[in-house]
Amino acid sequence: MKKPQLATNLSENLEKLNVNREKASKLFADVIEKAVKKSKPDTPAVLETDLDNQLANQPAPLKIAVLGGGSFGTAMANLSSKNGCEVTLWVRDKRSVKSMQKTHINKKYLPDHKLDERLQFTHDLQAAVKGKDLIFVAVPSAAFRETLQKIAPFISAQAIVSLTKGMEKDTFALMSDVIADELPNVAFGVMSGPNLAKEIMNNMPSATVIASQSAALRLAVQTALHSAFFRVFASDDLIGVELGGALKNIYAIAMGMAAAYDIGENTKAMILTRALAEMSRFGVQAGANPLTFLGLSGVGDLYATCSSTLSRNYQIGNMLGRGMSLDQAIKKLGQTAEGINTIQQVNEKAMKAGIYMPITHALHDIIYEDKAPLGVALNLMEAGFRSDVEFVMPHQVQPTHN
Ligand SMILES: NC(=O)C1=CN([C@@H]2O[C@H](COP(=O)(O)OP(=O)(O)OC[C@H]3O[C@@H](n4cnc5c(N)ncnc54)[C@H](OP(=O)(O)O)[C@@H]3O)[C@@H](O)[C@H]2O)C=CC1
Ligand SMILES: O=C(CO)COP(=O)(O)O
Repeated sequence: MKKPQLATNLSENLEKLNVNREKASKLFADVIEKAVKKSKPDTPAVLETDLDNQLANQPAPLKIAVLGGGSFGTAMANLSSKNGCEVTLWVRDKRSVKSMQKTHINKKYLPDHKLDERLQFTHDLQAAVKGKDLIFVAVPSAAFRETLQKIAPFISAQAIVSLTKGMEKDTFALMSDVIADELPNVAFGVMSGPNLAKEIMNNMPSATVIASQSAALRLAVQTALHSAFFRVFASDDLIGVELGGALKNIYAIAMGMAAAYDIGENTKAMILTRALAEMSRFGVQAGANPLTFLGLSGVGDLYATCSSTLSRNYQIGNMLGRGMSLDQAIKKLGQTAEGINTIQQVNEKAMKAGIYMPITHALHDIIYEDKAPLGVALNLMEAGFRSDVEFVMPHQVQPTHN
């Protein structure tokens, strides 16, 4: 069928817009970079005046270790090094370390980016963490506990910040629980937000949240990372911020899968919003403040991860939606997709605790019980009457029409 002229023009314009969008964002990033370089040649690009004052009073640059040389650990190490901190990136693979020392490029995870010249690399954990002020841990959740156990003998006054967005397999522990278990006397925090590593490496303006009970730790992380490209907001709701980052991966898989069926914008909006309802419902049961889910680490990260093909969780969902098996999709991805484990953990926990999580249960049925996606989606649509935002109007079971 011939498309009407108006629709053709519109779709052509949209295509052009999409092609130009990436160029435009890069242009925006370049403009900011030039402005920052012009105004402050050798100082960290910090926007907030009070933070500027803090930095001026800082006797020496912060000493930082970043553990984990994947895309996110590398991006954060690079950012803090560009911000004037003394940063060492710990990578487990000796050969990768040698190559990074020589080229300042992380060939495996971020091959298109030259890293800050001042950034140091090591595969020696003790050398990485000893005498540092802050340790950012950016290894996958499956390696988190073993990494902390290895650094425990070298920890004295360092503070630990988890960048990992997952849950420990079988124990349902969040990374903050693992830190409290393994390093009980250490100040800690979690950082989470809409932070696709490749966009950050391209200097596309982004923001995140540092959550900690320690005000000094929150300020240290803001000082280390806050820049003209990257705003760091603060929170003291550790559980809410951490759960936002972990749970949204489930829904990014669901959205990636749904996208394989060419869903419309109404459907995307419904999935996203009902996902947020599930996340906040689960969060409140775990002790989080429901309002935290309206922040960057909640709806912000949910939106970024559910909309971007850069998200590895979205990619896994999309491959599954296109008919690949889970094993094939994991192999093809070759990077971390925390959501695969998180679905299992949250599904089990929600069943045990009686928390209503229909999207998570549906996804679990498709991925782990081999149920047909369309049948499962239809069942979801036929669920009974519920209230929209249950914190506004609590859900009550209504009589259903037969
Ligand atoms: N990428 C992103 O945009 C963001 C990621 N995150 C979170 O950060 C965490 C890490 O993700 P990301 O950097 O993307 O992951 P990647 O898949 O890019 O890299 C994983 C890194 O962890 C290393 N690693 C794997 N297993 C171990 C182990 N047992 N001991 C030590 N190192 C290990 C890998 O080493 P090797 O190459 O040798 O296997 C690799 O350097 C995840 O929880 C993710 O959710 C958070 C925000 C954004
Ligand atoms: O957490 C992320 C963005 O905020 C990255 O998501 P993925 O792990 O799905 O790539």
